[in-house]
Amino acid sequence: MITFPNIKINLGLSITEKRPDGYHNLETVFYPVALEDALEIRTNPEAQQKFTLHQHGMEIAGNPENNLVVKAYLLLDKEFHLPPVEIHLYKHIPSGAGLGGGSSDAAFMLKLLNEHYNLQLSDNQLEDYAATLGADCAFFIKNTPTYAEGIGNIFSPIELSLKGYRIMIVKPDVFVSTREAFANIRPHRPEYPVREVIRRPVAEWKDTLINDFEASVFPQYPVIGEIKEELYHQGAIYASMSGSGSSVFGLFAADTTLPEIDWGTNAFCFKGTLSE
Ligand SMILES: C[C@@](CO)(OP(=O)(O)O)[C@H](O)COP(=O)(O)OP(=O)(O)OC[C@H]1O[C@@H](n2ccc(N)nc2=O)[C@H](O)[C@@H]1O
Ligand SMILES: Nc1ncnc2c1ncn2[C@@H]1O[C@H](COP(=O)(O)OP(=O)(O)O)[C@@H](O)[C@H]1O
Repeated sequence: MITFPNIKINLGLSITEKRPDGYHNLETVFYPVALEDALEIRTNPEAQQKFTLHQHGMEIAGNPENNLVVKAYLLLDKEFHLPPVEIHLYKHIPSGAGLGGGSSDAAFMLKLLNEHYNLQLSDNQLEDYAATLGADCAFFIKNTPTYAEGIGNIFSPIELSLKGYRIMIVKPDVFVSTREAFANIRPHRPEYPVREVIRRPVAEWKDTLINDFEASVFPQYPVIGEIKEELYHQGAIYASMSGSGSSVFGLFAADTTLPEIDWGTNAFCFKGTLSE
């Protein structure tokens, strides 16, 4: 059985306070975008070991045991004693990009196992499992535009459709660690709350829908800020870094032909159209 884990982008990201447990409270809107990995599982009753992970496409650092799809499998295996599986993961989503690729793989693995082995878990139960795997992982269970607060795990649905907008996502050859990005931030209440700005027309977002990580990440990696400037220069209606970086997205009007640009050595570029 095969599934296609997609990415999210963050529309606004305010880091509002540091919590006693070291994590940070934040406010953001997660919006799904159809840049996808491919994830397949096959039961292998003959296998000696519980899982075998076959990775394809872009490389991910770390051992198979640290891969979030394996963690998701082991989490449900503990509860449901699943049969041994062969896992094929084709990585197309860049890592360390603020696009939630690893979290998405994990959430889609939970959904895949639930369906394939008829575990009868509800979306709410799947979200609870997902939340133990990563702060933004639970978003990918319902995978619809969502306002998130708490550590990024308390959700309310929002009325927001960007259907038809063209999107361009650019990730330079720079890896930003989420943990480090948080460590460099001074949390504060936003001047313009994300939840309010998002109700305004996209054309008004430029100076009010803010990703707090930009202020600390851009000085450290100027190339990321330059990409954002270039996206505006190319006609983006709104552009922002996603999550803790290093990718930047630009939203363009529906009829735009997206420009061909050389973003530098080993840069990643995705062009698509938003749905929802
Ligand atoms: C901040 C966001 C915005 O979307 O960044 P991106 O990962 O998308 O860039 C996400 O919520 C991230 O979610 P996720 O990537 O799942 O975070 P985790 O793996 O749980 O945490 C990585 C590290 O980030 C820090 N962390 C994460 C989330 C949070 N609300 N407060 C934190 O301080 C912690 O130091 C933690 O050890
Ligand atoms: N299936 C996976 N895909 C991508 N990264 C993974 C996966 N499993 C574990 N990781 C680890 O998770 C980290 C964060 O990856 P990812 O979620 O893609 O980025 P981001 O937090 O920037 O959205 C990577 O450094 C990688 O080592």
